[in-house]
Amino acid sequence: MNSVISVSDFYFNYLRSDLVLKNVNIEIEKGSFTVIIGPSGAGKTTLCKALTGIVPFYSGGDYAGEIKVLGESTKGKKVSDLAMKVGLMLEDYESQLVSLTAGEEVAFSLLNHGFPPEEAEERTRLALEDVGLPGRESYQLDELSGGQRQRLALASLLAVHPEIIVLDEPVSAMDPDGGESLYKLLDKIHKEHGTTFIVVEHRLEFVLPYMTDLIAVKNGEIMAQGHCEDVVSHIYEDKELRPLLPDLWQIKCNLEKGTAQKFSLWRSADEAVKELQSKGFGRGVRA
Ligand SMILES: Nc1ncnc2c1ncn2[C@@H]1O[C@H](COP(=O)(O)OP(=O)(O)OP(=O)(O)O)[C@@H](O)[C@H]1O
Repeated sequence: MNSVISVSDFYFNYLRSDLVLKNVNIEIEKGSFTVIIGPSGAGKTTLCKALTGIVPFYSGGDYAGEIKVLGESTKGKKVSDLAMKVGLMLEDYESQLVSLTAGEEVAFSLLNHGFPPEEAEERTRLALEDVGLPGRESYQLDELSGGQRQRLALASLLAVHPEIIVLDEPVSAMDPDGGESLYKLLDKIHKEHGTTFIVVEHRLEFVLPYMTDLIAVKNGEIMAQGHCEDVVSHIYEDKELRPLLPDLWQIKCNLEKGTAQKFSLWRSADEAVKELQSKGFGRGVRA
């Protein structure tokens, strides 16, 4: 496998916490759209921070093991240098916005990374276009809606052209339309730029059409990881993780157990209905 991130025997606790990550071994495949799932408090956010060097090198705490990003250990790297390779947007993305205008916001991280002003300006223009905010350079942040500010935070990550982008619950504050449209945008970037995406998401219906890989975390341990096709039935067997799977995939696993037949990993209700009808299930069921 061509991995962009590899985590080996990683353990971590915050300054005043028990072990939050235990014996974590993960490979993130280049170009994958990897979704992290797990119950509340399982360690998903901590894992995202570990993949970007914030944990433990900025947060403090104790750790063992190693994380390599694009072949290099995160140890001894500045978080800002790592951000050139792996961008992170946390759930409280508003706290990552520091400027007065949209243009300044995107340019800020570029100038900080040492890009010359003319290049920063051009990259800012293109990144704002990419996220559907073309020409909004001079807009004050409070002239943008919540969803637009979130796209702006994403533009600041994209402008640096990192190979990997990590997003912690990027649509948690959005209505279903906003969530769907943000994930459509991520899918477009994924396809056009070949960026590797790692996303924590509770509402898997948003990522159902796009996700290629799954990582399931429970009590700080990795319970399953790999291509969706290979891990879904394993995740289904865990009673605590099962409800975190998309409804369609729970139905598929349930049917497979009940009928001893195999079904594809449906990406939409239409696909499910077509396959079920072709196998003689539920006469009269319509898509
Ligand atoms: N800064 C911190 N100091 C001490 N303990 C922390 C800190 N941040 C998180 N924790 C603890 O680490 C554990 C994992 O938290 P984390 O936020 O990574 O889980 P999560 O799976 O993202 O949860 P959620 O789905 O609720 O966001 C929890 O027990 C939490 O209380």
